[in-house]
Amino acid sequence: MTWLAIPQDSPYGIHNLPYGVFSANDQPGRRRIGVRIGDHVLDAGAAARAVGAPSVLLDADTLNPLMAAGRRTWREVRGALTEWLADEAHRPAVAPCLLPLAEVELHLPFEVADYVDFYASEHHASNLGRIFRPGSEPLTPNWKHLPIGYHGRAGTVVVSGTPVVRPSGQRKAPADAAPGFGKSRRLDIEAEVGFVVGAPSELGTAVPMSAFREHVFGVCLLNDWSARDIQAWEYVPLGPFLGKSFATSVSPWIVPLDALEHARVAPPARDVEPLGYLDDRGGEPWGLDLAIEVSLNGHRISRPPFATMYWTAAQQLAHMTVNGASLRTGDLFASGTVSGPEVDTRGALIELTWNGENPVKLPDGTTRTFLEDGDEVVMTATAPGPDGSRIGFGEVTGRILP
Ligand SMILES: O=C(O)/C=C/C(=O)CC(=O)CC(=O)O
Ligand SMILES: [Ca+2]
Ligand SMILES: [Mg+2]
Repeated sequence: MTWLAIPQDSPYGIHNLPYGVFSANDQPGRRRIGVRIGDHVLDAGAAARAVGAPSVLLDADTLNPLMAAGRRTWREVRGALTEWLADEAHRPAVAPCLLPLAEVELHLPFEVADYVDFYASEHHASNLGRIFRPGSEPLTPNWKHLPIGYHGRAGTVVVSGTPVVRPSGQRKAPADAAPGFGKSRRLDIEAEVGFVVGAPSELGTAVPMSAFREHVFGVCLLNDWSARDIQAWEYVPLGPFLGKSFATSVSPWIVPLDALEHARVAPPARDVEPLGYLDDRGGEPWGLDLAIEVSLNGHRISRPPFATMYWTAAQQLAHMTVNGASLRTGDLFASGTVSGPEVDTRGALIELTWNGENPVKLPDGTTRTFLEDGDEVVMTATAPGPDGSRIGFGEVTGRILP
């Protein structure tokens, strides 16, 4: 319990305490670390100073120094924040460090080092295989042996709310004789979950699944905007490039991994035995029961269930370092599009509309195959917390500009 008056069922209660970076009018332009509690943001550096605690990691303009400090420090800081917000004795010092959420501007909370995107939903991969490669097996022969991924563009990861300019590029439909150039006509979304690396690893040393908690600081929501016409023409043989590098949006709140203990579930049964470094049977399962919702112009179009993902983030971390590639503080790896087995749980329009064949109907009477200029996409998620509570992820939003 916190001394702050917040609704009993708030997904931003004392068990969550996600981290972000904000600025506010009391100190214009100054970016500070904030911790969300209810509909307030705690100025974490100011609170540390007010209670006489060490404040250096919290007095930063990004989360990177705290993320780099490692798990022991993460636990200490989280413990301290919990105490400041729970213990009535701290109230006089800490209460003045709270700002209403409505009065702050939220920024990209960490400096992104490398960005990797995986392809871990069997439903999504099968659907896209059928759409992009009709006549072939939907899943490629490697799919159940390794978590497929690609390196994306870290510098174009943007915070929720940043408008997305419709990209231009080369497009060629199968029936066209030659490619043409122009604005993407098949602009899409991908509902994903992002994992944020805190503690780095050494070059030449693999990070096993058992070290997942030592390296992963927290979790956010991610929208991997995708221009399907650009992608379909460019992707063979090296994979996604300009069709996905123009913008990737993340939610402003990083939920600490420790807040997700009650969300952990066993991943789905695998029908191919994984190689040793990916074999999580008998280990700690890292499936996560996140309920995601995707809305288009205020209307819910999908509810992707993260618990259905075939590959877990721990397997992805192990795979991405098994060749000795090192981790850097600020590395971001995305789960891949989250799609469940039912039509209304698919995480991308290309699947929801089956490549435009079955448009989605909106309450205003219009329909969508892909995104139109002015459209706004909002993704949210919650996960189970302790004692029946919910853990909220905030939202990742973006509006399409021409
Ligand atoms: O099947 C393909 O050729 C490509 C699929 C994707 O769009 C890649 C991707 O971003 C992976 C994902 O989000 O699951
Ligand atoms: Ca993706
Ligand atoms: Mg992208």
